[in-house]
Amino acid sequence: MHSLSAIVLAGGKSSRMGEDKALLPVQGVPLLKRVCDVASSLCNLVYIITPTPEKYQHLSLNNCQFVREVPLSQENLSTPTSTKVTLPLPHGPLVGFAQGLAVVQTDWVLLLACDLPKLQIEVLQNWVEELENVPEDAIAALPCHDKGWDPLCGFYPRSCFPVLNAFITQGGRSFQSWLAQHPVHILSLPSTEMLFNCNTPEDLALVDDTR
Ligand SMILES: Nc1nc2c(ncn2[C@@H]2O[C@H](COP(=O)(O)OP(=O)(O)OP(=O)(O)O)[C@@H](O)[C@H]2O)c(=O)[nH]1
Ligand SMILES: [Mg+2]
Repeated sequence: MHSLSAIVLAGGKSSRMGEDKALLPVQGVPLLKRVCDVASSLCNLVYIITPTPEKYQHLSLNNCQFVREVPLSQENLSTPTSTKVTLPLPHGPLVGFAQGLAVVQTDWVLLLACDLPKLQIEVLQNWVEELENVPEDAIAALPCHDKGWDPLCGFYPRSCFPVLNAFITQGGRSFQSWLAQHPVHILSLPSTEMLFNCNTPEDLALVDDTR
């Protein structure tokens, strides 16, 4: 059995939602806490990657450790050395993930967005078992939907860090572009419902009947 930890991303702009969605309650429980509770039922350790841990410290989160996301410095960017550049936050989920993966100690990591209110523990558990069958050269094991891979609800081996870091250093910021360059193992998805993510107030109203 592989060792497994989780990374939960909580660092976007929530621009479509208009306020920090990580803190918005669904059926009384803030989205970030819902996702972290699911992750901690599967993994001993959950890393929350965010530039602002202080915003979430009041949520009673079990088995969770905050990793403060930092701006990308010049060394990590493919810019001429004469140009002084620091990429400001947020720099997107791929870079957030890479900063989290840098501290992971387990063979595999479950990566989750913070805006997934319909995660199903049984499906995730089946996927964990499926990791035994993933070919060694795969950089990820992910569900697929009609628009491509869902990179923010799936698994990555810690060994993908060097290729991820190289992609980012060359200026890559897109999960889909990175995934397209390497073998990815497909995870079977009984229903796309569990990939539903809350991006807008209308999405939130669909999953929270108190609104
Ligand atoms: N740590 C980290 N997480 C991010 C970053 N950008 C997006 N995320 C997370 O990635 C997940 C999916 O992002 P989106 O659903 O697009 O959320 P968003 O970027 O906050 O929202 P929009 O501004 O409306 O696109 C969410 O869990 C976000 O918190 C980032 O720069 N750093
Ligand atoms: Mg989303």
